Amino acid sequence: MTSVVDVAVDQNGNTTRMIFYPLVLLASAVWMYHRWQQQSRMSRMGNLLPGPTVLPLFGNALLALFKKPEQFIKLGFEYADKYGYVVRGWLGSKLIIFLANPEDVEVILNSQVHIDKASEYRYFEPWLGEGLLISSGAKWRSHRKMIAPTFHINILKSFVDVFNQNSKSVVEKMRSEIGKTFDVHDHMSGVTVDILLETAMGITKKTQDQSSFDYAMAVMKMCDIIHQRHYKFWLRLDSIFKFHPLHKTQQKLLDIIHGLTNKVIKQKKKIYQENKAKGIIPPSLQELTDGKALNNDTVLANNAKTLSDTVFKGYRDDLDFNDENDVGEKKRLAFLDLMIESAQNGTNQISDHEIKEEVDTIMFEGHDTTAAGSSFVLCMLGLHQDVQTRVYDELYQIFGDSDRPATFNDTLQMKYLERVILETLRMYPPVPIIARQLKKDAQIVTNNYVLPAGATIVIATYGIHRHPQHYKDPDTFNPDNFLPENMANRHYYSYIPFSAGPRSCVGRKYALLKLKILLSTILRNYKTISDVPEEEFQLKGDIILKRSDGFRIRIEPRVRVPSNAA
Ligand code: HEM
Repeated sequence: MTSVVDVAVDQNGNTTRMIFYPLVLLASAVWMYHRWQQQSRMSRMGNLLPGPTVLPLFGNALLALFKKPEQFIKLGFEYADKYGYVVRGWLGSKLIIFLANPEDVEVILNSQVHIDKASEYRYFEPWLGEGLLISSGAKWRSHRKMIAPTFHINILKSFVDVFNQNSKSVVEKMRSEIGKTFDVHDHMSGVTVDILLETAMGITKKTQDQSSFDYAMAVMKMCDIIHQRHYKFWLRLDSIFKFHPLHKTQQKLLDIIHGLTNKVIKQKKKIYQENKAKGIIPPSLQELTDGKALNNDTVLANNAKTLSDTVFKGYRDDLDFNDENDVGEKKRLAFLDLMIESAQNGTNQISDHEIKEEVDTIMFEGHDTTAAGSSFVLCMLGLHQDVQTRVYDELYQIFGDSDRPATFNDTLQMKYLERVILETLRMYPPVPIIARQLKKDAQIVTNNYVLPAGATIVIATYGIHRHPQHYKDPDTFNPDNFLPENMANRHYYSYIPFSAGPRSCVGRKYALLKLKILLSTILRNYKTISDVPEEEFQLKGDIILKRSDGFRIRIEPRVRVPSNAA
């Protein structure tokens, strides 16, 4: 007969078996998985690199858990101090290698092989499809070849009027902020989208309607959703994101964005065909860039180079080769017009769908980056009044007290402002990291380490730009860092705000020209003052570097006299 005690023992035994054995099984599975990970090729090679202790299953993922974007930058510097400028981390079985040594970075960025983007870029896919930013292989190569010439300096010069008109209009909008503390990023974001609508899609102020306003808003909100997917861990998983309210919002925003891009492409194609039937054919890209369609207005000498041309000459990319026939200003065509034209005249094989992807890509890349860059410049000048005075004096020398718009030639004279822009992009690079996926092993310079195929490489631009070996006092704002004598012995890859090599930013020259016109127009009209010291900037290091505390400044109307006369 079974006693009460026997039953209790039996039940306990059952419970133990039910809990204990599955636990042992789970632990063994985790251990075997860990051993398998350890022995795999990537693991063996990855674990030869310095980095924090690895936990079974999680790797180093727990170190990033519940960290806010603003904490990542600090963490990065702590690890660089502890492990040096090559640090590995494991996100589960995913190997991530952080590089902050210019020689190592050059190996990756200057290569024609390591050009594939990391899987994190996939959040852009529903919006940008296979546009230039995320595509790879043959598609990327042929589109890059087609798009780089549309950023030829001659095309950019034709945008000077658009930059001026929109800069003037943001100056007017900012008038209502006089005497207040406000977030200047809101204004910079708005004006950047307006300029892009015109230069990328040919939607002028006159032709702007409700749909272009909705589009501008949707572009800004989409950027925000993508940011959130990067730093909110759970939203990274498509299976969770699909059920999140943000997914629905994203769908609506994409309908607006793609709706307008499709509509404009259709209209432009129709107009092109109607014009063609009437014998009106716009100048081809070739004609625009080689000077055949010249209006004969401002003819510039080939040696009219800017400081940036010198700064970036170390990694000459297709943008430099494009400009060899620099001849002058001419008829304005938006990037979209140029793409339609070259598709229609048979120069390039590109479908309407692909054109849409590229226009959307330019709208994204050209918007958030320059909005952040210009906002940081205005904050830094607000903090460094002596530097702002020098910038203003330079502008006064060029423009006196006149209100005339800037010409392309004027921008060549803005040498100190250019140094200020470059220095700001050094300290606050709008794209603080770049990520690549290695398809083949890569040997770097540091300790001749071999980085295994399959690893994700994160290039820590922010860290490189604050490397004491390359910048004497890296945390001090000093535009003289870009004086020729101070640049002479610096490694080219120690300054990469626009990335470098074959996948460098195609919009670099566009961005610098636009920044000069926009910022000079604002500074000719206002003095900026910033009350928040740099130590209190709350940096948010996700895709685009921003301040989570807002880019708060005050402005005062400018009395147009040089500083020594004030
Ligand atoms: C201050 C402003 C800007 C900065 C700091 C910047 C920075 C960058 C960086 C770092 C990359 C490489 C990204 C990567 O490899 O993940 C990039 C790529 C790109 N940028 Fe910019 N950018 C700026 C403005 C612009 C503008 C104004 C445009 C267009 C109007 C533009 C268009 C592009 C495109 C299309 C790519 C992809 C190029 C390729 O992969 O071949 N960018 N940019």
